[in-house]
Amino acid sequence: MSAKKLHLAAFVSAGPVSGSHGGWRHPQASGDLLSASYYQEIGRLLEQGCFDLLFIPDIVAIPDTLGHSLDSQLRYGALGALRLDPLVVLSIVAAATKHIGLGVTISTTYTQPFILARALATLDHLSGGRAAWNIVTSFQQAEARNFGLTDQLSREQRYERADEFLDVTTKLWNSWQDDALVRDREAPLFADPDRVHRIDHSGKYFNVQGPLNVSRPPQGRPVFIQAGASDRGRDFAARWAEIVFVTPGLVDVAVEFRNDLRARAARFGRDPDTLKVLPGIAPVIADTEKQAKTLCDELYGLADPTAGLSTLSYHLGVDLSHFPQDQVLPENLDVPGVQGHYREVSELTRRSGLSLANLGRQYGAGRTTIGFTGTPGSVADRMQEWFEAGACDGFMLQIPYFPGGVEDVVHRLVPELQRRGLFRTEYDGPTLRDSLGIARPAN
Ligand SMILES: Cc1cc2nc3c(=O)[nH]c(=O)nc-3n(C[C@H](O)[C@H](O)[C@H](O)COP(=O)(O)O)c2cc1C
Repeated sequence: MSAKKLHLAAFVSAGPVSGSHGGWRHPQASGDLLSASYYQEIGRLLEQGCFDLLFIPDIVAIPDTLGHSLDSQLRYGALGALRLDPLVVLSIVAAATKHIGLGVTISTTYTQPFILARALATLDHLSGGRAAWNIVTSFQQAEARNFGLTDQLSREQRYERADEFLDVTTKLWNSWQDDALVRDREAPLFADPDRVHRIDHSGKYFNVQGPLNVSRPPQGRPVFIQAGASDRGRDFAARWAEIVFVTPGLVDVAVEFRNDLRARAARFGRDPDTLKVLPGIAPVIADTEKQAKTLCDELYGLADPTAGLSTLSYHLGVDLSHFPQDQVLPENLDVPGVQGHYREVSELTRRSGLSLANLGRQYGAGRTTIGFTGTPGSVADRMQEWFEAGACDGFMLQIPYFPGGVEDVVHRLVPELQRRGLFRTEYDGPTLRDSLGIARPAN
């Protein structure tokens, strides 16, 4: 029995693909992803399984990196083919749930601090302290072109802007003292003007007077999520993030990443335990190893190689249609996109010698982290192994199809983790910070 418990997040795309590009074509993928009840049902199920967080990724363009065309994303229902606005989706999930954390992705590059601070303070209030923000800086040319730019900001500029963005939003969330909203009918005193302050921020990217027009949220501010992989990105995560997503592929790579991040957090004067590292895994679960393998093969067959290659192209920011499809992914590519994903597929290529076309299928099928296919017992064994090796504080589960895949996780895998004392059997308190065991920041 382990005293420390795992944290579990579910990666739920508000679009066709979460864990596998074949998922939306699977017979057990029922429900209409354009309906409110679809997301509410997923939220309720995950809450039955005591999940810490339902997380929705986001991008603000349909990717066109592969062959400078939208065709591969749209035709095959790839990762970026359709994305509902995650803030709207999570608001309707909030109304149908009571405990689960609500993780929304919003880019610091394409919005303004005031708009974001207000929206997330609203979500935190209305959900009773369950809002989390996945802070992304965006890495696609197509996104820049939707916001009046011909080219993206450089990575350095994106992170510099993000640092200032976080500084401004934090000031806005602190612009109301905790006791500023009095609501005394007799006095009358709705809000105490002496306890609400302008921020008068003047910086390189933003000038914001403040205060925010929403009182301080229940969690003080939303929980910060980040997935920086570059050196600059890791420093950003170590400074700000409370949850870090990563896709390391192998356990020893995950251990190294977590140790590095914890050391960086300590250098920023933080207690490393306030930073929870959650590697992404794509569990495929069935009653027997053979059935799980069959299910995996089915998903593999449903994932079109072009769809996976299209998504890999946009993740790397490299048009992979220029390379021979029957040969391996070239080494030492200059990758303007997600370096972590490049490391992940480079490892896989070295390990298995897959041709680019097969890598596309594998990437699309969501099977780059191996060992999480099997019975609830064998998948739990592997999760326990990673956890006890110091590779993670929990996992982000990329479930292959909805809602059937969530049912497998909630009704089979979670009870197995609970039986081993590795996962909670009830929520620790009303807010996401309670679930994570992270204190509410002082004002
Ligand atoms: C699991 C995971 C989920 C991510 N989700 C998003 C997302 O929803 N939207 C987005 O723009 N970027 C997303 N990213 C990309 C990261 O935010 C980040 O930009 C990327 O890892 C590159 O980091 P770097 O600039 O430090 O190399 C995700 C990355 C990972 C590993």
